[in-house]
Amino acid sequence: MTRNNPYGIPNDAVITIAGTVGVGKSTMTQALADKLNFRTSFEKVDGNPYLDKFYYDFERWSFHLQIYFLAERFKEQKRLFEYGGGFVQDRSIYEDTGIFAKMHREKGTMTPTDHETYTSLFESMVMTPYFPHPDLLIYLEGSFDDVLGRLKTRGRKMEQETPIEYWKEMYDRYENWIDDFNTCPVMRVNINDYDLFNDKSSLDPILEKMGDFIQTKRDLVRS
Ligand SMILES: Nc1ncnc2c1ncn2[C@@H]1O[C@H](COP(=O)(O)OP(=O)(O)O)[C@@H](O)[C@H]1O
Ligand SMILES: Nc1ncnc2c1ncn2[C@H]1C[C@H](O)[C@@H](COP(=O)(O)O)O1
Repeated sequence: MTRNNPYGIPNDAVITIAGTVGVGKSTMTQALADKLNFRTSFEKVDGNPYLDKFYYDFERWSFHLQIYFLAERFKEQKRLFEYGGGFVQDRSIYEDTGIFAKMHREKGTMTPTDHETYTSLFESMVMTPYFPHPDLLIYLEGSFDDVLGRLKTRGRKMEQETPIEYWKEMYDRYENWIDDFNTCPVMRVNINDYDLFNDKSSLDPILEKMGDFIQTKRDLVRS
């Protein structure tokens, strides 16, 4: 497999960045793609027809939003496949069901019927041998206070106006979810271990570790 980077990361790799809202996924996605000369796949926030409405009425819009995100992520998956990889993806498809849909179902802001419909669609589309999983999921983690600080700095109005309990619930769910996640290899990165704004070279040790992770996994598959 050819490599066009000094980190041993194959140029057809697909790397997905996971973590709670505001932790720094989009910023990391862009920084890694710049370093690796990879394409990016961002989730649709601007122009999302449901997101804003959802934050002001979870019950009314949670199902619509999940279906919308599922369709968008599936379209992106197709694009990744058509290009033959070489992508960094902002948020994994697994978080939609493992965090968001589950949380709204359990909090009563998505009906059991809607959740069942969504889950069966998700499973028939994603959890099949025909759906390629990423080579590596990078899980960004940090303290709740740091994440909240970043959410505030970013300043999306609907997120600012959402009660802090929502973000805490999500933060705790993420911590539990990642401990059990095993659909693809996971590498945890603490947000205090790099500084994208003042020292881009702080990404280098992370990139080297990513290369080792991906190589080890591919060697295992080959043997
Ligand atoms: N490494 C970093 N150091 C300091 N601030 C960061 C860093 N990464 C992201 N941020 C800031 O945190 C906020 C949320 O980042 P973002 O990448 O949009 O998070 P996410 O995509 O996980 O929601 C933004 O204001 C961004 O500029
Ligand atoms: N599946 C989802 N359900 C509800 N809300 C979601 C889902 N995926 C993303 N979101 C929200 C959370 C944020 O407000 C924006 C963008 O996420 P971010 O973590 O900032 O990239 O969409």
